[in-house]
Amino acid sequence: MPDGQLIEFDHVTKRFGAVAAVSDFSARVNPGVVTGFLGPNGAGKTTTLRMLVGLERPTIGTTKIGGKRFSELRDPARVIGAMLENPGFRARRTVERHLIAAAKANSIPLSRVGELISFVGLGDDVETRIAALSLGMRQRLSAATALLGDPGVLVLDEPANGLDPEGIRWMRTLIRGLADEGRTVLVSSHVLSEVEQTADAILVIASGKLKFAGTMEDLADPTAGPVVVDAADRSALSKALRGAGFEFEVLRSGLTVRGSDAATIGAVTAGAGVALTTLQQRGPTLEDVFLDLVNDRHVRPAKSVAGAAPAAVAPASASDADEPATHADDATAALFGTVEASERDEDSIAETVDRPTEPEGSEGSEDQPADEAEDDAGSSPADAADSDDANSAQDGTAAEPADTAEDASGAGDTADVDTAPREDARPLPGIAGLAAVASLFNTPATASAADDDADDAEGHVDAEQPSTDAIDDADADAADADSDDSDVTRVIEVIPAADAEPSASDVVADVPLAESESAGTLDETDPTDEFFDAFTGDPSSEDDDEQEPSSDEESEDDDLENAGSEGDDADGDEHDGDEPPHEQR
Ligand SMILES: Nc1ncnc2c1ncn2[C@@H]1O[C@H](COP(=O)(O)OP(=O)(O)OP(=O)(O)O)[C@@H](O)[C@H]1O
Repeated sequence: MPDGQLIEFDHVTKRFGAVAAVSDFSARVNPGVVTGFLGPNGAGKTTTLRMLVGLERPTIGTTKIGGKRFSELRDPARVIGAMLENPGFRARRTVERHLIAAAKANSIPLSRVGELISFVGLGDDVETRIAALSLGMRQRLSAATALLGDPGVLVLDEPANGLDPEGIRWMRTLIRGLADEGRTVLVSSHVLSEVEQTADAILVIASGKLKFAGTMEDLADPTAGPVVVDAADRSALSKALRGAGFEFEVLRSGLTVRGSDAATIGAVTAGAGVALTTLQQRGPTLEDVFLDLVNDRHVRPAKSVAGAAPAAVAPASASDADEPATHADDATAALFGTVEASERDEDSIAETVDRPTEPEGSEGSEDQPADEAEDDAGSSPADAADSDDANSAQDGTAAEPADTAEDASGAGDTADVDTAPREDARPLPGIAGLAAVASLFNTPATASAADDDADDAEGHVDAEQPSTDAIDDADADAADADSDDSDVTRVIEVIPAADAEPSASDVVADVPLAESESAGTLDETDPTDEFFDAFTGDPSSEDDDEQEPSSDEESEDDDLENAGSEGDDADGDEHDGDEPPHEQR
């Protein structure tokens, strides 16, 4: 079981020019609980989370995961996974290829790709281009990517966005399960009711400032609401309350007194000899409390609870902001930027990636086209068992992943999907019995060279593979390659990679979208593309069906490689130099 890690925000401020997106934000988020991160639109939630995962550098202050800054994490994908807004998906890339690229970039066994696809309920969309995915399906893909490294810390930014009710329930179950396993789970939302459903602890942020840190119970203190009191003789009751200095509203249900409690009101009215017909302490609605908090009408001191202890963290030094970005850049590069896959590599992987519905022995057939492999997977018993779910998914109704996985498990051919030796067998994230994805959590946190070799033998890509292979080996089809799909290392959606490499599978996968598909769903102004472009500094790399691929992919690669190390201060951040890149808004 991966260890949950303490998340610490230590007097974090982030300014974008004149805009203080986050101001002196300090909080702790503990493992083993779901911590809701609640705030209205523009409150600073996303910026805070992006700082945590190294996408933004605090102007002042520090963020740490298990006592380390993101930039200090040796293997960040195995420590923290994130679903953030605008995940930087490549619109023309397929579901499977996206996850393959993510796995490759992070030296994660490719067996996890198929497992996670099944786990998140995208088993029928392996070959679907991301452009053709619904928002909810993209959220599921985001979740799969975040879980790829089996991290002990999960950061989820508005994870319910776009999900249908079934998907929301699935997401809630996943979130709860991840926390129950001891992981640290920080979930942002601007919807109070959503946080209310899942969170144990809560941080409320508004205008970039922490407004509350505590438990849900603390937030909705039942004694903090009004007292409703009534009597047959309302006149006498009113007189008694006024005499005691209370103000009240007269409602049909009675007199509503704020700022006191039932015991006090009862004593006052008893002392005045008024016989009450109603004496009721009403708790405030969470909605009321939240609105009061964010509007500074109801300020509770942020206190240390399961998740948050702002007072317990030492003030951060302003000099933190001046720290060279080498650490962050190195870490980002390690996570996203150093894997360079050749065409041959990616082709091979595309064909041999484990699918939970495929017997282990069926993988690795180099002669088997990816499509055939997909067909085979689709005809497996588990898929047959899931045919109803599959149909519903095709109809736009997401299949219940848990059911799917359980069915797959029941089919008897999925629990052994990854029979490669593992050091231990970890349970699935939050949903007991999902044996089909058990191997997801089996990989040691640090892969040895021997492991890497083994991965390669299975069709996995060596993270150190020279990128020039892809260029040198490109055949004539490479001319059709989608330049946008070249970023095989831009894989974990929360942090676009610095490096990129065209691959043959890019070429293979770049068959034109069906008319309806391209016309209906491929959004050339997809914000994820803008996100990508903000990182690369190369707007010409937009996914664009109309756009001819660059004939000079090598130079594009150079651009992509350089992009990750270039400061990007287009937003006017106050710190300078090695600012990690971030999206433009
Ligand atoms: N890259 C940027 N450049 C300039 N301003 C930014 C940038 N990113 C965020 N901001 C600003 O910082 C503030 C906080 O934005 P942020 O996205 O963090 O809020 P949020 O709570 O996540 O909002 P939402 O719920 O709408 O996603 C906003 O005023 C936003 O416009």
